[in-house]
Formats: sequence, C-alpha cells, structure tokens
Amino acid sequence: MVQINKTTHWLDLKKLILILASLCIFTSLLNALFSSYQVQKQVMVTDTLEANRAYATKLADVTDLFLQSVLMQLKASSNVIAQNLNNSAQIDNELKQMLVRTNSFDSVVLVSASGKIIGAQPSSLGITGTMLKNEVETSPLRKQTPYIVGPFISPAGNLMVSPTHPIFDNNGNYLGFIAAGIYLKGDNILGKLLSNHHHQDKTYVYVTGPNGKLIYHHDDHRIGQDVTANEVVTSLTRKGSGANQIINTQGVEMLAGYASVETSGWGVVAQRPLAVTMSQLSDTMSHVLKTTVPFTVFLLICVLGFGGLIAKPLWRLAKLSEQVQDGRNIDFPHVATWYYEATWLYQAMHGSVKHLGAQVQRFDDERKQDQLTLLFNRRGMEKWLETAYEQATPFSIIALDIDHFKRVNDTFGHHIGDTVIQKLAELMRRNAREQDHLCRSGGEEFLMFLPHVEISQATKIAERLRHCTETTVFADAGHITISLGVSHWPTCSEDLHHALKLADRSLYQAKANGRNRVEQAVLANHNAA
Ligand SMILES: Nc1nc2c(ncn2[C@@H]2O[C@H](COP(=O)(O)OP(=O)(O)OP(=O)(O)O)[C@@H](O)[C@H]2O)c(=O)[nH]1
Repeated sequence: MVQINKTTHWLDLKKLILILASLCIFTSLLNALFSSYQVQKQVMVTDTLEANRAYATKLADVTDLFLQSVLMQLKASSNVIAQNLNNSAQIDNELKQMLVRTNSFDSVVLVSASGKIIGAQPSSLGITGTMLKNEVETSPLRKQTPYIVGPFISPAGNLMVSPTHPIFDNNGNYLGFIAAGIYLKGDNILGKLLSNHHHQDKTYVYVTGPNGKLIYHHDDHRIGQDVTANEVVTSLTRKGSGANQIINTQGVEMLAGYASVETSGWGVVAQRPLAVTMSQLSDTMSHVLKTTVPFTVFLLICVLGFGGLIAKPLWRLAKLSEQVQDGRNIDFPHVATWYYEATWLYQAMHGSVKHLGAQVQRFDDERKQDQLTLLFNRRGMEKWLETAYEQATPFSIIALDIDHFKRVNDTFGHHIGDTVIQKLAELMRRNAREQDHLCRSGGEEFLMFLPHVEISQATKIAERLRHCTETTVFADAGHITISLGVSHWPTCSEDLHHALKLADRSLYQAKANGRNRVEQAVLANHNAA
C-alpha cells in the first residue's frame, strides 16, 4: 500500500493571495511615492534656483540704481565744490549738506589732487589734513572717473566701500575727488536695502566686491571675508546672472541665484540651503503618505475579504480531501463554488469520492459474502452479531445441516453437491424475511438469524423450511433432507456464544434423533427450573 506522508503547511492560498496583493500594493505605493518624490524634488530645486536667480537680479538692479543715484549726488556736489574750492566754509557746508540730504552715507570726504584730505564729515573723524596712504585709497586719483573703491579699511579705521566722483575746474583741470563712505559693518544703507528681503524661508543674500570679498552678509562677522573659492563667485565674474546648485565655502549645499551689479562690478547672491527645500519636500511627502495610508488600508481589507472569498471553496475542498485521506467517512457536503476552477475541482472530487465509496462498499460486501451461495460468510455473520449485540436486538437462531451430504457428493459428484448447496440457500431465502440474516457457516452448514422472532415462531419457520426442503426436487440429486436446531438470544442464554452453541447442540440432537427433523433448545429459565 502506498504510504502518503502528510505535510502540514502554514501557508495557504488565502495567505498567498494576501502576501502577493500586499507586495503589489506596497511596491506600487513605494514606486508612486519614489517617482513623485523625484519629480517634486526636481521641480522644487528648479523653482528655487529660478526664484533665487530672479531675486538676485532684482536686488542687483536695486543696488545698481542706488549706486547710480549716489554717483549722481556726488556729481552734483563735485560741481558745487569745483566753484568754491577756495572757500572752506562753503565746502564744509556742502559736505554737511551731503550727509543731511540723504541717509545713504556714513561719511563724506574731499581729497585734493595731491591726495590730501581737505575736508571730512562728520568732523569727528578727525582725518582732515592727512594724506591718503595706500594704493586702494589713492586709486581714484589715478582713474579720475566716477569710481567705487573698496571694500577697504578707511583712514578712520572703518571697513567700507566708497563711491567717488572726480572734480574738475571749468578748464578741465583735475582738482581731486569727493568720496562718500558706506560702512559695511553695523547698521548701514546696504543692510537696509538688502536685509529687508531676508526671507522667512531661510533664503538669504550676500554681496561680493569685485575682489571676491564679502561686502554684505546677514552675519556681520563674515563681512570682509574672501569667498573667491565659492563656485558662484567664480560664475559671477563670467556672466551677468544665473543659478547653480553648489556647495558653499562652509560646506553647505546651496541653491544659489546670482546677478552682477553693473555700476560697481559687485555680485549679489540669493541662496537657500538645499536641506531647507528638501525638508519642505519631506513635509509634502509625509502629507501625501498620510492621505494615502487610509486608502491603502481600505485596499488591503478589500484584498483580504476578496482573497478569503477566492480561497474559501478551495480551502474547504482541501479539508475534505484531508478527511478522505484520513479515511474518515465523509458525507460529502455541498461546497459553494463560484468560479470555474473551484466548481470543476468540486465536481471531480465529489465524483471520485462517490465512486471510491461505492468500490469500498463493494469490496466490503464481497469480503463478507460466500461466493457459492451469495449468503453471508462467517465474517459477515460476526459483523451482524456484533451490531445486534450492541443494539441488544433479540433474535432466534436456526442452525441447519444437510443430511448425509457426503453421499450426495459421492453419488453425484462434488459439482452436483455444489448446486444442491446453492438450491438450499435459495430455499432459505424464500422462507426468510428481508431483515433476516442468512449465513453459510461451513461446508453444508448454515445459520439463520431472525431478529425480533420468538423461539416458538422460529421453530415453526424451521419446520416449514425442513418440509419445503424435503418436498423439493433437487435437479440431478433428487430429494434431500436437512436437520435443524433452534435457540434464542437472550432467552436461551444471555451469553451470545452459548446461545449459538445451543442452536448447534439442538442440530446435533436432531441428527441423533434420526435426522430430517427440528429440535428446539430449552429456554434458560426452564433450565433453571
Ligand atoms: N459439494 C460440496 N461438498 C462439500 C462442501 N463443503 C463440504 N462438503 C462435503 O460435505 C460432506 C460433509 O460430510 P459429513 O460431515 O461427514 O456429514 P454428512 O455426510 O452430511 O452426514 P451427517 O451430517 O451426519 O448427516 C463432506 O463430504 C464434505 O466434503 C462444498 O462446498 N461442496
């Protein structure tokens, strides 16, 4: 017999569907999030770069306008001064007026063609009468054009830039220059112009001079610092405006827009840390995730429910086949199948189990049947007795045996003997009811079990069978007779085997009393008496 090893799987179809669907859902979700993250990132970086470029351009234009207006003011004053160069009171007055007329300057200085400071406001600077010393300070003397100096440390010790304008007399002789000082540290006009635009979103602005040093930065300490190493500053010297993603001199990744100031050659840079832009993106993505999660959960619940519906018929069929394999007697129940594969599997299983059941039943019947007479054999008899005993069904027993059967065999042959046995079985069937149990217990020995039939009635039935046999002509063998013994369970004996023995004893009693007769066992209470 083929031994089937039963394997228990923790994984079933429902779980498989759930795992597969979850994988699909999560992969799609991750894919969608990743793609939208990439697209959003690209859009935000591009937008920020463009916004910063536009912003830097606007600030560069504002700064340019401011410097042009300063130079215009210096030009106006230089004309006045050229007319009154020998009138020191008038010059002082003009320098004072220059400071008062606008809040744009921190100081005003008048320098002669020889490089001597011949007037300075506010007078507290205390530099009048001193000579310009270094190359930077004296550069306007060489250029003799409107020119912006710096950044540099002024003779009074301030870090500053200084728009200058030359002074010429009516004959075109160079007389010197007038310079406006704009201090770079502390509260100054550049800060006022640029810091107003300092954004809440961490965008900030700085301005570099033509020499790559910081002219303006919201962090005061950095003013004057050399930032020529910065990629943007390099780009500024090459083209007017643009935008770049760069790493600044502090090692921070920045999205920088830049533009140069035409009048001065300064560069304005508006930049925002990439991390700030990315944190906004993270907020957006976590918001997207939050709005997606309920739908994903709903989708998973649907998949779970639908997966259950798909798996249920197959799961029930698997359970049924497990029972069939275990050999458990199953009354094949109806399984609701709602799709093609499950319906056909159910029908195939149902058909096979039914066919198998019928086969098993047939084999079982054959095992309990005598093949010559088709009556029950000893195995069939024992099964019936077991059931009757368990159910406490009272019954009469008729044991019968063909008289001198050996002679039949000897006279007519074994084959004719067999037909006699078959014919007698037929007579027994005719004299019995459907519920009676008829057995061939040995060669020419038979037993009849008659449920719910009292012994007196059974004796009459035995007598009828004896008579019927005696009067029947058996083809080829002629007439035969039988002897019969009758007992009853439990009235003859409560011991089943003893009741059988009593029927057998009565049979031998009938043989001993001359054969072709019926003998009845004595009832148990009669025995006792
Ligand atoms: N043809 C045939 N003969 C069988 C079969 N089974 C047993 N026999 C024969 O039945 C005979 C029984 O003989 P015995 O036990 O001596 O009894 P008997 O001749 O019937 O005599 P009593 O029973 O004393 O009347 C034997 O000759 C067996 O060979 C069978 O299946 N077919």
